[in-house]
Parts: sequence; structure tokens; C-alpha cells
Amino acid sequence: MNVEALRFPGREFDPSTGVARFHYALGDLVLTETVDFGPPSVVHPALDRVLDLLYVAASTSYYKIAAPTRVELGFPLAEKALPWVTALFREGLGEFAYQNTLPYVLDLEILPGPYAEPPADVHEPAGAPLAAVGGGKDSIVSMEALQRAGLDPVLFAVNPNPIIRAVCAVSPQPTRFVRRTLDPRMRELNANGAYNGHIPVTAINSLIAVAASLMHGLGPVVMSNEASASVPNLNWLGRDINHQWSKGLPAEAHLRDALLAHAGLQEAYFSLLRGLSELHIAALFAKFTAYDAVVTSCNQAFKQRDATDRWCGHCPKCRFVFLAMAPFTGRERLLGIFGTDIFADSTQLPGYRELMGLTAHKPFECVGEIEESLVALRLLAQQDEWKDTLIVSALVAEAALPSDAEVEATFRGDGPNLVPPVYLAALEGLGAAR
Ligand SMILES: CC(=O)N[C@H]1[C@@H](OP(=O)(O)OP(=O)(O)OC[C@H]2O[C@@H](n3ccc(=O)[nH]c3=O)[C@H](O)[C@@H]2O)O[C@H](CO)[C@@H](O)[C@@H]1O[C@H](C)C(=O)N[C@@H](C)C(=O)N[C@@H](CCC(=O)O)C(=O)O
Ligand SMILES: Nc1ncnc2c1ncn2[C@@H]1O[C@H](COP(=O)(O)OP(=O)(O)OP(=O)(O)O)[C@@H](O)[C@H]1O
Repeated sequence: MNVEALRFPGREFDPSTGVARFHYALGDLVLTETVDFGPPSVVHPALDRVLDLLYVAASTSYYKIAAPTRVELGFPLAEKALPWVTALFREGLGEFAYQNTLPYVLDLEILPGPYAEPPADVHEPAGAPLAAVGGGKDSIVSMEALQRAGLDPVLFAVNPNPIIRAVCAVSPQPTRFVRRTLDPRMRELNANGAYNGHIPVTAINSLIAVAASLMHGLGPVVMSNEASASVPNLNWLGRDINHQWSKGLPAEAHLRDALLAHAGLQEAYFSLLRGLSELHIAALFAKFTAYDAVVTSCNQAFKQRDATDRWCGHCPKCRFVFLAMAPFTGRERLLGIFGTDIFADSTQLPGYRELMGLTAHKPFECVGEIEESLVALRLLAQQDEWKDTLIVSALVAEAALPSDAEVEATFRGDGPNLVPPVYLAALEGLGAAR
């Protein structure tokens, strides 16, 4: 499809039903995304401005269909929200640009509309936190930290699948779910050769969560994005390409700035686990056995069609999470969680060699840093029940294992973060990782 720009012909929100519709134009083709929040219980003055930001974030799914050389916003946004918009497209679509060899996307032209007036007031959401749940180990650690600290979180998900629902059901905390529907013509366009690829989906889920929190008088949105989400997969044409860009710290900081500049919201959004490595989170997760029958981090389970029931057992994320949990759960418990022994399967070796940095780049998936994989390997090499397994023994023969100091640094948990002190204390309340 050859069009010159993505345009924003308008959006609607019905405050009685809580249904928002976002329209996007690629030439004559107008596509619509629907977000059904359910009826709001509170009228919050910042909501309309948050929906503006969501209108921009959700546009990335539609931009990618034709990848035009320009984005024309055409509607008012605060000038200080524009750095977020620029980063959302140029960095959030970095993997898409790389996979489709579209280098201009990394410097995409973004034409702002008129600047919006600054918000009349600044609000700091002060109610119970809204904890975003993805069904994996990370959000479970946050759910437990918030609940144990008496912060009484409301558990939140966009399009919860049976896994997310089952994880939430283990917790006594209340839930709030939102349904998001892509334009149904997306699949047809894909089948007819439209561009396809990864989009910054966490930015979309995050803004849906902020809007939902305002609609019900709740407190800040608490994400569970970890330190390693900020680490790029590779460098292309001198630019960092990060599959997890919208889960990273720069994206979090940009979005907080945009929320303040455009909607007057302060401390409305942060990631509780930002300062922690994946291994540290896995060690904390291992303290809670109640979720073992439901926890699932594999992305194959989150597809809209042909989703797996739980762990697929042969993707980079399954490999990484098996590796990250193994030092802390013991063998019997881990095989129970995954339903398969990944370390006994020789076909997994090439995938593990990638995770250890022995070949290619870190996979385009939500996996930890190479250093973290090596630390996990070193811990496993010291454990009798793991050290002689096919995968561990093969990798130990090839990899350079990290030093004591590197192992210690992995569990310090003091990485850069934007977590308010009361929430940091909640996390510390879970105790030491090991
Ligand atoms: C579940 C998954 O991994 N999906 C990625 C996959 O899409 P696939 O076609 O296999 O399945 P669907 O997700 O059902 O997508 C159908 C089509 O719809 C498009 N689409 C989907 C969601 C959306 O928000 N916008 C969309 O336009 C999609 O492009 C398909 O055409 O491959 C796609 C192409 O690479 C990916 O775009 C799909 O990724 C989803 C957006 C997704 O939800 N992925 C998360 C599980 C994910 O990767 N999370 C990252 C977070 C990264 C971030 O920066 O936010 C992570 O955990 O690291
Ligand atoms: N469907 C969703 N609705 C709302 N928030 C989500 C959803 N999926 C993910 N999130 C949020 O984004 C964060 C990152 O997603 P991710 O899938 O990496 O995490 P996870 O499922 O908690 O753990 P894991 O990394 O083990 O899969 C989650 O911790 C959660 O805060």
C-alpha cells in the first residue's frame, strides 16, 4: 500500500458505556480500534487528555500496515509530550524497521498538530494501586509485594486470557479488565501482504491502565518491567534496536513526562521491578508456590489465534525463564511448572547458545541479558541436581562463567528506577532474593 502519511481523523468516547473508538487513516482507508473500558464510576478531568495519548500509542499498529514516511498528528498535544511521540515511533518501531529493512522509520517525520494548552491542574493519583498483570513471574512478584505491604492493589489486564484470569484468581485482590479490539481488517490486510512486525504494545497497555485507573478513582499504575528490558538486542545503522523498548526505563520516563505535560498527572505510572534483574525476580518468584499451576511467561500463549494453553517449551522465552527459575525452584518443582524438561532436550542447545551470547544477537523476545544467562548457568553448575543435565553440562564446557562479583551484582536490586519510596519499601518487604 503506497500512502504518504498516517493521519488521525478523530476519536470518540462514550462516558456512559466507557467505550472508546480511535480512527486512523492511511489514504482512503480508515481503520478503527475499539477499547471497551466498561462504565466509569468517576469523571476525572485528566481522562480526555490520557485518551489523546492512548490515541497516539495505539496508532503504531496501524502505521505499520503501510509504513508511510510521515505521521501527521493533526490534533492538539502538549509540546512537551512530543519527545514521547517521537521516541514511540522511531524507537518503539525499531524492531519493525529492522525486520522489514525500512531505515527511514528510525528517523520518521512526525508533523505535530497545534500545541495543546497546558493542563489546568496537576493531579497525583492517590487511591489503591492498579497492578498490571501479564500472567508471568514478574507481575506475580509485584502483586505479592503490594498485597503483603497492605497497599491493597486492584489487579488489571487488557484482554485477559485464561492464564491471566487464573493468575489473578490465586490472589484475593479485586480485578479490573478492559477489552481492546484491533480493526478486524488487520488480518485481511496482513494476508494481502501489508507490512507486519512488532509494535510497542506495552505503551498501549500502560495508557489503557492509566485511563482505567482514572475512571475508577484509583492510584498509580504499577507495571512489572525489569532492568534488562532497557537493554537493546542489537545495533543497526548506528541505532539501538530493542524488542522490549516500551518496557524499558527510557520509555517509562518519556511516558511519565507526557502524562505530566499533557494530562497533568504526576507519579501516575511506574515499574515496581525496574531496578531488578530477571534472575533477581525469578528468585523472588520462587518464594511463592501458590501460582505454580498457572504462571505462564511464554508469549505463544498470548496470541489472538492458535494460542498454546501454557508454556510452548521451545521458544526463547521458555528457554530463558526455565534457565532463570531453575537455580531457585529445584528440579521437581520446575518440571511441574513447565510440564517438560527443557534441559534434557538437545534441540534446545542452539537456542541456549544464543542466550549465552555464543552466537548471533539476543533473540527478539522478552529475555534477560546475556550476563544474566551466564550467571544462571554458573549457579546451576554448582547444583548437583542440574550440573550434569545435557544442556547445563554442554554450555559449561563452552561459556566463560562470571565472577563472584558479577553474580553478587545480579542480585543487588539497586538499578536505576522511578519507584516512589513507599512502593520501594513494599518490594524490600519481600526480603532478600537468595
Ligand atoms: C502474542 C505475540 O507475541 N504476538 C506477536 C506476533 O503476532 P501474531 O500474529 O503471531 O499474533 P497476534 O498477537 O495475535 O497478532 C495478530 C496480528 O495483529 C497485530 N497486532 C497485534 C497486537 C497489537 O497490539 N497490534 C497489532 O497490530 C500483529 O502484528 C499481527 O499482525 O507477531 C507480531 C509481529 O511481530 C507481533 O506484533 C505480536 O506481538 C504482539 C503485539 C504482542 O502482544 N506481543 C507481546 C507478547 C510482546 O512481544 N511483548 C513484549 C513487550 C514489548 C514492548 O515493547 O512492549 C515482551 O514481553 O517483551
Ligand atoms: N495483557 C496485559 N494487560 C495489562 N498489563 C500487561 C499485560 N501483559 C503484560 N502487562 C504488563 O506488562 C509487564 C511486562 O509484560 P511481561 O509479559 O514481560 O511480564 P509478566 O507476564 O509479568 O512476566 P514474564 O516476563 O515472566 O512474562 C507485565 O509485568 C505487566 O505489568
